[in-house]
Amino acid sequence: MSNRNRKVRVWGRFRPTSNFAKENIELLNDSKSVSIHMQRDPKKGVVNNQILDWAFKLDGIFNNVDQEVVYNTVAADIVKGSLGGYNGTLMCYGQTGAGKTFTMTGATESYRHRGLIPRAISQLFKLIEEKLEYSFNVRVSYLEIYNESMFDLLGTLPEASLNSNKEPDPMVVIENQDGVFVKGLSCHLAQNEEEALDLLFEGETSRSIAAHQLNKQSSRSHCIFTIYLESRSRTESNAKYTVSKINFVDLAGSERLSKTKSEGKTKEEALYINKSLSFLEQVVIALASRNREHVPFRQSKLTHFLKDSIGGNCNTVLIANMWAEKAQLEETVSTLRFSTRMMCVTNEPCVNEIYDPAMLVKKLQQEIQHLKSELAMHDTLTNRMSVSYEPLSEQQRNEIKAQVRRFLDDDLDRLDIINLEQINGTYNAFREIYRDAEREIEAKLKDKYVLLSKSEPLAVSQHALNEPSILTDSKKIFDRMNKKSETALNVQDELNAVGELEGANVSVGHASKLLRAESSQVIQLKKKEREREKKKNSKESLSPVSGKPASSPSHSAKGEHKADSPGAEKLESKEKDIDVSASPVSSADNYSRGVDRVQKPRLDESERDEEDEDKLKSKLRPDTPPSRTSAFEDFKADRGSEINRILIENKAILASKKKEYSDLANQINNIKHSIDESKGSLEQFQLQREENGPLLNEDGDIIISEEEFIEIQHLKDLKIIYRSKYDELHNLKSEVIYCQKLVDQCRLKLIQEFDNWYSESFLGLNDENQTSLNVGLGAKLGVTLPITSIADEDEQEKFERMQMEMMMNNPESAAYYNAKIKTAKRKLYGTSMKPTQSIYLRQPGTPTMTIRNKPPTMLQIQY
Ligand SMILES: Nc1ncnc2c1ncn2[C@@H]1O[C@H](COP(=O)(O)OP(=O)(O)OP(=O)(O)O)[C@@H](O)[C@H]1O
Repeated sequence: MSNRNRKVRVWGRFRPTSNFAKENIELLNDSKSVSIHMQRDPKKGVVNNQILDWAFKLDGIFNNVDQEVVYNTVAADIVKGSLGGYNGTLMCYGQTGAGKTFTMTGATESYRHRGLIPRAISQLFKLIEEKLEYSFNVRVSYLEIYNESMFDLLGTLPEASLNSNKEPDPMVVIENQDGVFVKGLSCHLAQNEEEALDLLFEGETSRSIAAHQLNKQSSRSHCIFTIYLESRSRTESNAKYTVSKINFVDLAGSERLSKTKSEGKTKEEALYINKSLSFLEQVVIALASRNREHVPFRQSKLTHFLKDSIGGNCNTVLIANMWAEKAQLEETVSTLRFSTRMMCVTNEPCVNEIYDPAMLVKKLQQEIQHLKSELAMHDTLTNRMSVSYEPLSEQQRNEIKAQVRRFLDDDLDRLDIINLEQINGTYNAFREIYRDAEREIEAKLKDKYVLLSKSEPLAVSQHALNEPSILTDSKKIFDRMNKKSETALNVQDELNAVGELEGANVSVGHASKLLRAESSQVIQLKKKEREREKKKNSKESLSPVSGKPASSPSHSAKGEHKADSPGAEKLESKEKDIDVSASPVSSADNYSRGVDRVQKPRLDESERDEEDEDKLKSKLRPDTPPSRTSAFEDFKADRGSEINRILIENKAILASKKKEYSDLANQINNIKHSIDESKGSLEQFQLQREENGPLLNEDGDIIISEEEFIEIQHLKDLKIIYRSKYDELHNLKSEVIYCQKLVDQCRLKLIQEFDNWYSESFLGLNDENQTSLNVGLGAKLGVTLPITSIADEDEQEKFERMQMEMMMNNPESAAYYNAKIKTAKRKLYGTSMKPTQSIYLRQPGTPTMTIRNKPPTMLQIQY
């Protein structure tokens, strides 16, 4: 049990009588205990279980004790506590005539015999006068509960009957967070002791009048006189104040119905009384029980009203009034039994503090003002005079935003922040600018592009194919804005995804990253292609060099798969672009299919148009076509410039790889030489030993010199390096083969494009089957040359390629292949190249064999 918990305190008080049943009632010396011996009631028969001996112990027993002693013992502390905010209840319980009213109210005609209420009033006002630092508000009410109806014993007063012309609402017991109250019960202000006593007496008067009118005996009703107290500090402007109340409860007589022998109205009254006291007893029993589940407070008006007095937050005292005559023994035992039960009830007294909202606001405002003053003083002392703690104005917010913008534009190195409001304002400005930028980016993107959802990859890829420039343009925007908002990132992700798709297409056929063009370069290439197509379409004339309209079958690399929808056409065009720029393999394949298509019968409208075009072209064709060699140079400079550029780039990469390979092979050869030398030295050491006779140790092992040992170690190291370099050479070989393959494919593509263009521009239909592939460049000479020779592979390149092929297959066969290369070189000069040499040598920038044809790299790896 906590310290706050407090049991209901119970005192017994015997009414003075000259017939005190001494033989039945024994008061023990501790002034708390009483023993009662009862004689068997012959009326209850021979067999009965009547308990005859009782022993009770209360908090105190008053017998022939003065009113003042009783008050000081049971009430004085409760009254004192009420000024501190504690509720109190004093109850008198007992049979009719036992002295309840005498104890509670006293003999009103005798000051000396005044009861608890007038004494409490007197003490209360005395204490109030002593507590000058507090202001008190005292009000009183007087309630009578008769036959489960409530009456206001002060309802007759003028202030209570202001609305007397109106039928008063029936009173009801209500309970809220502040406690239990009777709605409709008048509450009267008492400025002093006299006014409070006046109210008490007024209620007593009403009670006696009612007693005469309603019941012949005054003990038929429960009467509750309540003093309400409100306490506020005069010294502190505190929002908190305390309220308390003291209930003085004069209960109706508790005697049993049978004892009253009442009939009619009296019997009805007795039934009500018994019922309400019975409910009170049930409540007390429930509260005293540890396993209680429900306390039936609401069963009667009395118990409901006493809810916060019994088992609530109240200091409660019960005075058990008893009549110590032999005839009243049963009632005395009954009263004592109820009293001991009441002693088991526990209350939790506490201060009733109330917070006045208006006062609280006022107090907080004062506190804010006080803190502001302190802060201002602090700022003054620390020379922070310009600091303001008021919310920012619109103008100030705009100034902060402008400052943040300058900061973001690098016009300002630092932001001057001197208080919390400015910090918040700065962050808000950042947020606004951030959101503005987000909106701006989105608007620009929406204005220029169709934004697609990443969740629809097909749409994204199709759109990417239709709009390749979206990647580069969007990147520019993002770079410019230098923003990384979530939305922007999402969009950028989408664009990156587009780029990846495009990149994936581009990479088909040239997986080597060495040869892969930058995406922007690819896009630029495509742009140029498109521009050229546009220019070409706009031109009416069909210049042999500038080519033919885009609708030409020979340019429709995938003409036979031409789709119906415009989007599909674009897609097809895109694929063609990509193939041309980046995939020699697929381009060649597509090209061949395009050639097949040219040879098919032309049936549809567009093909008939193309036929007309061809007729027109044939009219414009020169009579004498230029040589393939000079035309090829023209083609490389204009129409085939992009393919030629790629070919040159590829060749440069290939040359670099070959150079790498050659250097590595030289290193390996040198290592091989070193190994041979080392082996020779070791053989010398061995010969020397054999000549001198071997030196043996005790175990019979040969002893070698330190020089020979060092030479053996050196040979081991050389072999390790040799193997490592050899592995490296092997890897490099794979790269060179791949690069060579790409150069060949690129070269083939260039030749095919050239043949196509040459045939359309200079040859008739009968000549269309003559290509550089079957007639060679310079077909008039009738020499069929290898493709590589025709296209762009000079003698030095051819030699190097053969050398590489040889070394890759078997480095040990270097000597053999060196000889083969020499023979091939001579043959090339002597036969194939001679007829075309003059043409090639005339071309500016064409290298000569004297300059570029170096002796073959020595490769004599044998180990
Ligand atoms: N301690 C006492 N000293 C002197 N007289 C007493 C004392 N107790 C009771 N009396 C007297 O006994 C009579 C009955 O007392 P009282 O009316 O107070 O009983 P009661 O219990 O209030 O009865 P009821 O229930 O009818 O109101 C009164 O005349 C009262 O003066």
